[in-house]
Amino acid sequence: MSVRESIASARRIVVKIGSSAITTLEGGLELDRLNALVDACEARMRAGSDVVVVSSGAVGAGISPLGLKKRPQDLATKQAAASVGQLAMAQAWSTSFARHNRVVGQVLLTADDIARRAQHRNAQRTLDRLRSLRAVAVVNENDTVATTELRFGDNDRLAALVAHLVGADALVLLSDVDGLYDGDPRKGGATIIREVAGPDDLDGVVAGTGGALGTGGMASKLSAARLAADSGVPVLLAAAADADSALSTAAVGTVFAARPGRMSARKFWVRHAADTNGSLQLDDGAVAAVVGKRRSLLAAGITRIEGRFYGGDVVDIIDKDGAKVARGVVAFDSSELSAMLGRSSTDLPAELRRPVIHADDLVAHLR
Ligand SMILES: Nc1ncnc2c1ncn2[C@@H]1O[C@H](COP(=O)(O)OP(=O)(O)O)[C@@H](O)[C@H]1O
Ligand SMILES: N[C@@H](CCC(=O)OP(=O)(O)O)C(=O)O
Repeated sequence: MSVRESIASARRIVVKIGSSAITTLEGGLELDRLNALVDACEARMRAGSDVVVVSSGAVGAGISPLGLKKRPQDLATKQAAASVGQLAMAQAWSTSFARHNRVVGQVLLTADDIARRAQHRNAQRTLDRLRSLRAVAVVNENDTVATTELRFGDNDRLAALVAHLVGADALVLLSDVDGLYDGDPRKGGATIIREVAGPDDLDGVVAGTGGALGTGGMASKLSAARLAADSGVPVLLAAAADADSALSTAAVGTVFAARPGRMSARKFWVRHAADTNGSLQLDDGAVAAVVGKRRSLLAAGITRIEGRFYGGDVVDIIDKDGAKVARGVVAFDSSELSAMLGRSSTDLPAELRRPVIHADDLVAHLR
């Protein structure tokens, strides 16, 4: 099956709508465009798929109601605009889906919710229950509480994380551009790329900044597409104006092929979502065993530990030059581990003779 066929026939899809698709430069919502997007999502649901919407646009939708002249730059005003805009936007999604007798549930998430396993599971349950009750989840970042360092940075990444969270078979990113170009299309002379089979197809591609309404630009879409594809979810990047085709035949835009085999939920969480609480530095032999041969990490290969962590926390694994090479769930507290460094299993008391990080809990970084 081609990548486009797999997206066209996906049972469950996450559709991410960029600010540029539903807000105006003056700072309000484009209701006609939002209605058209809702119609395309509804058609896909009638054809038998589950659809989860990730909608940007809260900041954009709050600009004009607050009497602001342009998109705010400082965090506090952005958050104020988002709190006003989110209300208007959720109302607009709800009113629009009501035309099809469809109920909408608003789900606001922060990076912290995805990073902490309990919140992660809770969000998963809520989204699942909304689906079983035939309601459409409309997700956005919880802009009013997210602080600078807590922000996802952009909703493309949020959408990729949500795609994994809900077990989606495809992610559709709808923007104001009709696909990925090899350079910024606003500068002219750029050529559209129809299919990205793997990282090599991105060599030489220049991903520029976003438009006046958007946040992350093409760079954030590319990293989100890679994140999703790497976890086994194929991605379609297309213009919101082509939503009908994007959500039916997937015959428009750029597709990103998924790496075969879905990464387990635990490994995905370790790699992309969890905060790390410290790091373990390894000698070359241990790096080769852990990253190259996917073996469990033993205390003998650890040369240094940093940070304070507890068994069950996620830590970074760094090589002797300090480069991050992997992440994993550590089995010991940092206080226990400091006495075990460099010691072979036979030197350790019986109760400590287990891997510091089990191979199943270890994820090497992407190249
Ligand atoms: N290589 C590229 N290919 C396609 N679009 C690009 C590229 N580089 C920069 N862009 C710009 O990225 C913009 C989309 O990003 P953004 O404004 O953040 O959208 P959204 O609001 O949908 O998230 C497009 O309008 C486009 O001009
Ligand atoms: N949470 C923000 C979204 C920020 C964002 O990522 O915007 P975009 O680049 O348009 O997807 C909002 O609703 O305004």
